[in-house]
Amino acid sequence: MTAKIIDGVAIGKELRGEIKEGVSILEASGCKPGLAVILVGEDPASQTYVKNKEKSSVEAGMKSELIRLPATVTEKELLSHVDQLNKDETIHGILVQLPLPKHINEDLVIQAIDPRKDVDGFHPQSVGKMMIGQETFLPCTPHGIMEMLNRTGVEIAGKHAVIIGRSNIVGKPMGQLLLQKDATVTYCHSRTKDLPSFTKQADILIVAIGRAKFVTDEHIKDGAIVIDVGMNRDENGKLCGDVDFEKAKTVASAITPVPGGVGPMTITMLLKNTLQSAEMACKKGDLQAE
Ligand SMILES: NC(=O)C1=CN([C@@H]2O[C@H](COP(=O)(O)OP(=O)(O)OC[C@H]3O[C@@H](n4cnc5c(N)ncnc54)[C@H](OP(=O)(O)O)[C@@H]3O)[C@@H](O)[C@H]2O)C=CC1
Ligand SMILES: Nc1nc(=O)c2c([nH]1)NC[C@@H]1CN(c3ccc(C(=O)N[C@@H](CCC(=O)O)C(=O)O)cc3)C=[N+]21
Ligand SMILES: [Mg+2]
Repeated sequence: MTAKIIDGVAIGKELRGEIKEGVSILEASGCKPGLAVILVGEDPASQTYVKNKEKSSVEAGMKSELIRLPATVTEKELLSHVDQLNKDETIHGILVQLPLPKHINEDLVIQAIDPRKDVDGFHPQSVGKMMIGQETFLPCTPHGIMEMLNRTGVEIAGKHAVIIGRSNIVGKPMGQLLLQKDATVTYCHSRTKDLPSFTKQADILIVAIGRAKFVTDEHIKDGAIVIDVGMNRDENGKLCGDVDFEKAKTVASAITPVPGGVGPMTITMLLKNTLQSAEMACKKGDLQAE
């Protein structure tokens, strides 16, 4: 078997068309959506993501603000930037690029973001609402993956979804969203014993580990759908996922490539959340004016 390639660039483009339309409608009513990104330090991978985000938000017609802070910034200074953005009416989405330097308490910074501007969906209020199925901003990577599965026509109800990875930003919320669509969900992680015995059962396998080409055909059931979240460099410095694509595509029925799979969808959902935030803020402004 040779797997069908799930094209995150194409699906993302389709969605971005819809987002761009939403932005221009909103702008016509005098409300331009604004996204602010705070980048602490000089990590080269972060620089690329942030550049991609900036480019995409400008392309969608949004205002984009980038705040670069040195790795030596104090927690207090960082919090004061967040506070300023919370108060800034031209900003509807705030993203603090993670991870932060060790001397800064990440939880504290995330909690400082106004939940109405939490377009990453990382604030405890957003996470709590997601868990109980209330409407809220959903974390962009899992949300983007759901959208990809949807637009590829993958049925989720009754399927066994196995997730490798349990981070707060990818693995954990991914399982929750799949559960809400009636999948049977299994989480695997670094303490899982006999990983292939679990992953071999997956109809849908989501891989979010952070190790280059870790998952091979030996982990995958014939005909499974494989979603590769990983962003790594291989031995030649080339961008690659957590899945060994060449091996996996011989057994999977569909697979996402890296680059060109999950990454572009993550950015697309960030724009979608920012548009939604602006729509809510501007509607509220109208009501107050009446
Ligand atoms: N494309 C995109 O949009 C995005 C890509 N990424 C990429 O996805 C990857 C994962 O990111 P993130 O979730 O933040 O990473 P984390 O490092 O926070 O989490 C990694 C998870 O993988 C588990 N793990 C590590 N080693 C193994 C192993 N040998 N076997 C099984 N499980 C293992 C860890 O287990 P334990 O909990 O026990 O430590 C942990 O739960 C990275 O490559 C990152 O760059 C991340 C966000 C967005
Ligand atoms: N607060 C916060 N929110 C995040 O959403 C967040 C974060 N911190 N920290 C880092 C991770 C990683 N992440 C990616 C986003 C886009 C691509 C992406 O666009 N990838 C493209 C191209 C990548 C390239 O060419 O370098 C692709 O896969 O095709 C990748 C990774 C968001 N993250
Ligand atoms: Mg820290």
